[in-house]
Amino acid sequence: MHDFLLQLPKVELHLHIEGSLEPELMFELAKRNGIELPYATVDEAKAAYEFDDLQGFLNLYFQGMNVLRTEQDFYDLAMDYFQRARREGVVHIDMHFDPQAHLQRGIPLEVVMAGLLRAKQEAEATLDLSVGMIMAFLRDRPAEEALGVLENAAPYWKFLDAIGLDSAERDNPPLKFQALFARAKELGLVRVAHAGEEGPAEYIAEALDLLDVQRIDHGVRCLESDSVVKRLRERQIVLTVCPLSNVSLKVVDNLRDHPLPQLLKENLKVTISSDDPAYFGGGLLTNHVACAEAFGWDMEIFRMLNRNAIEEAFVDESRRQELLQRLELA
Ligand code: HPA
Ligand SMILES: [Zn+2]
Repeated sequence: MHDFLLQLPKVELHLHIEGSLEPELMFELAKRNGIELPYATVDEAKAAYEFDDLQGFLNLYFQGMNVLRTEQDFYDLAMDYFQRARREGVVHIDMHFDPQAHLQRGIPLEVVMAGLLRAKQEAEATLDLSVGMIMAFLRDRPAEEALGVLENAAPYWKFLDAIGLDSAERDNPPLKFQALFARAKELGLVRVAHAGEEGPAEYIAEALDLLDVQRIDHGVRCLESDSVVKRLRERQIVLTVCPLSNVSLKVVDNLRDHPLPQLLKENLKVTISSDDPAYFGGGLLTNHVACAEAFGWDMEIFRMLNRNAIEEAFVDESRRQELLQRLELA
């Protein structure tokens, strides 16, 4: 099964590029930029990656990205993940990035965009890897700030596939960002949002009703509401489920208790992603292997999950057809 999963052309719809920062690269960038880290060694950093909940993770996630200062740092961050993912048989990644987390530290949007776009262009030209760009907004920051960032990003609108909504979910309902998402829609941008990870099923309904999203990131708590499940099924809204993330952040106690099999039974449009692979124990292949072990899924299920992801990925139609064909031959 491992060999099948390795060569299967896999598509990742939910990946925070800042969450792909491996401790090894963190140390390298800290040295390059003269920054002191709170860890003495790579092993010490890895040992600190034990989380009680989403907020516990976010604290280390924002701390870790402090080493990202220059255009080259953002390029190196993305290229490091793209190369690793490609070696694991990933053929497309829709990448979230968090401009506010960098602006707050005095890193201009131009620096972030130049580095990430250069890595995307190089990956697409040399790695047989396509990359989508999702500008994500931090839901625990003010809505007015997010609107300002979106307006200031005007030179980059043409490079964006979508906007997203991430960070601390509880008490930051989709409603807070209705104006931001309306503006993104006016600009012709697709919308996606994290919902139903730590927040309740109602946040999923709100994201659909008030933000007009095309995808729900996570969405696992939809099972707490029959009516939300019914809506997701009827519209075949894609869920970007992140199994090892949910275990790390204690959304579930262990993978065997994960609602993934139930989500499939409900005929929802499920996909698998890694979320923050440097913090949650591995990338897309590791998530696939873990699911094979926990749920005993066969090859057809993994083909279906990646067919779902290809159908929803931010790619042009010729790339989509190519990926669908490669999937069926795998
Ligand atoms: O798993 C996540 N959830 C919410 N926000 C995030 N930002 C990075 N990773 C995550
Ligand atoms: Zn996420």
